[in-house]
Amino acid sequence: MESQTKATLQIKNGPSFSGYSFGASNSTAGEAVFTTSLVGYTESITDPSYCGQILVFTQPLIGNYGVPSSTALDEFNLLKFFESPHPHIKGIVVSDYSQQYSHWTAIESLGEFCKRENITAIAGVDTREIVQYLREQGSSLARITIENDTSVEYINPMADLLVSKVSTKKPYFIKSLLHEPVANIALIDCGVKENIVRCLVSRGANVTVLPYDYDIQTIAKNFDGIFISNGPGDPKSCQVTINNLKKLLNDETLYSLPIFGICLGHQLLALAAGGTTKKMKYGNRAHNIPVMDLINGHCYITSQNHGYEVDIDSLSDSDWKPYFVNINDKSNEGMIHLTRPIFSTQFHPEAKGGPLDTSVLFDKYFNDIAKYIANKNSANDNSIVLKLNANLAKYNLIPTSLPNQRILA
Ligand SMILES: NC(=O)CC[C@H](N)C(=O)O
Repeated sequence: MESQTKATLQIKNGPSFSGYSFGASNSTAGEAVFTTSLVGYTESITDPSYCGQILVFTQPLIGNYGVPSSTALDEFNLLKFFESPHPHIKGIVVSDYSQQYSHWTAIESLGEFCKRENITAIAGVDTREIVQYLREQGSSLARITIENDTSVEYINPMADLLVSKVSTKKPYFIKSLLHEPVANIALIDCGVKENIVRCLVSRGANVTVLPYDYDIQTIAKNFDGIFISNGPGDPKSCQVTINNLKKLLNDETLYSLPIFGICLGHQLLALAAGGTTKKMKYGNRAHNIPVMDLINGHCYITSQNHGYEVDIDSLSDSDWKPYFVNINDKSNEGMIHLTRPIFSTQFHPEAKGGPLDTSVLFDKYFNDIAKYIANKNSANDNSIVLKLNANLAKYNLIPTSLPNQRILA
């Protein structure tokens, strides 16, 4: 047993919680938010959308399955276990940290990982009380101080353009394993999770990942689909991307180009379409959030991590309609264009962690793409669709009827 270093979680204008440090030796500050996910701490900690935040886990025991290799790659050369090469999160807060770990993928403890990656981590605090406070007061600024170091100031990370910290600096290319890829997709990287890229290449697309401020509208015609990723911060701070998306949406020559956005991507698309977004009281971060598809009434359990929401009423006089709604708090969970192949979701169909109930939305996107390519080639020939289906079969991704569908009246 290592000797314990004192750590304190202090909420600005709020209570303090004393515990011990099991991560980096420096104090830290950020926005305190909580997740009720039971598993998937590695995925959450490496999700770039948590940039600038201190994450409180309500699951009381964290660390018991260790941390896998951050460099292990899959067949697409994507990270096998991590959602980005390095965490951008400011700190983590857990009740009971398990130094002992056991899992076939684990190579180190969570504490060793946090020390190596310079993530401040506190344990031994009553996370139930912290979360009760955050639910009542809303997400708050906080800091974790180590020993008696109170030099670190509270900072509001949401005031920054966090996307610029996590987006790729240069375009890069992820190649499909297929000899003849089914599509070429341009992905606007606002802090993309690795599994989103995997969901695209594993369906047979080549993916070109572009920086968040790339003039997408100037090259969009060279692609068969545009994807807008998740990412950290206030969507309104990402004005450059919103302006580029406006130009993309308003270009008549691109009216039939499929577009799909997830989480921040959904919010940016809504802003580009003329809608508004707002900050939620404490957001939704969990792996079991029910949403309803407003087109067919089906209910799905989804993975979520967001603190802002689209005000869907702001788009009521437009060509967009709500696609999904949150069954718990009635917040908007997606939108779809009335006539064009464009849709977006607030939740995460790629999961990692969380359920795969809505992964079928990637198949919907690929079907939109297949139709677009077939039209573009002005062919009656449906070889693209056949190729796509063959590829889905290869990866066992044929959309079947979804499991456990609950039809609401
Ligand atoms: N996961 C995300 O893309 C988060 C989007 C945005 N930063 C929010 O908190 O609402």
